[in-house]
Amino acid sequence: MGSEGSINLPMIDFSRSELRPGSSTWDSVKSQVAKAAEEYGCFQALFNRIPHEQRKGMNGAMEELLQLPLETKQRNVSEKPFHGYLGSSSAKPSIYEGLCIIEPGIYDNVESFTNVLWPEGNIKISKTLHLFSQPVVELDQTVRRMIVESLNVEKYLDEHMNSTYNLLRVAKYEAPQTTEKKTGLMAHTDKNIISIICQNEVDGLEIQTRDGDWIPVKFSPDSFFIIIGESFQAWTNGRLYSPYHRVMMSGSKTRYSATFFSTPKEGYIIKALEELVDEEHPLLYKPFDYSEYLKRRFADHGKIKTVPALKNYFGV
Ligand SMILES: O=C(O)CCC(=O)C(=O)O
Ligand SMILES: [Fe+2]
Repeated sequence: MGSEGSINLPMIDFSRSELRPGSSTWDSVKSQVAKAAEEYGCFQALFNRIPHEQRKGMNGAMEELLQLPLETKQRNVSEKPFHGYLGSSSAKPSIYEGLCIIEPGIYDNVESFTNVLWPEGNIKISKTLHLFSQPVVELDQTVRRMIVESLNVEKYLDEHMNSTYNLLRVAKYEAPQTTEKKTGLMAHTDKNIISIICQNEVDGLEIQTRDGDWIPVKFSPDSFFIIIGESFQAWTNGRLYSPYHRVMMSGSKTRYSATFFSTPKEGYIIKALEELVDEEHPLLYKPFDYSEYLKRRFADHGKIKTVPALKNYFGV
């Protein structure tokens, strides 16, 4: 293992106005995305489509949501694992808390979510969450399209895009008030397709490279951090890397983050593309039902220190 922080994670600029499929800018960004997704399974995206005022509004909304009383936040329930409220209970307080919103790009969904927390409604928060989500959902589609194109499997593009929905999780990591690093979120791989993370001004996210080094992510005011999930790794038969990551906190400032997860729909079977299975790339995972995987990982959650990744359940 090398020393921490000696490597820079890739940074890719998505801000150029001529970023349209087929343009030379598109092709150049696409090759950077493919390289980063294979080598590191993650990269920082510079994306200036969201004005700073709107970013600030989102940070304010996250604070307002997560500062609600615990009993109020716990009203955000879902029958799906990891889709409601996560974190503290009165018996076991946690420095991490998260609230999930299903399909935040659809205004009615955001409104149903805020109505659970504020029965009298909260139009300001609903609008802030909704407006912020739209360009991020587009960024998700751009990145996935670039990866599908770079692997020459465009014939599956529509099926791939239609097989997912978006989940937004806003999270709070309480400042530990010490200079020593404390675990805010333990090391894990994401189960979904891709995750897009942004935050207030407090860093804490760390990524593990293939060599085992932990690299802290330094966000800039215009950046989003993109992480490849296990389902995308499985669908592409291991062409992409799905990195372990964690959140480590120190100091006196509370961190707020918003993560957009593109997630396989209920009952969707993830099966490696036959074009990507050959002698050089033997099949890595058996076809699996994403919802089943989610349920099994949820059942094992908390029982074990390092969550077993996809390989432990469905590896060939
Ligand atoms: O808050 C972050 O920066 C990361 C969140 C994360 O990794 C997750 O929710 O899966
Ligand atoms: Fe994650």
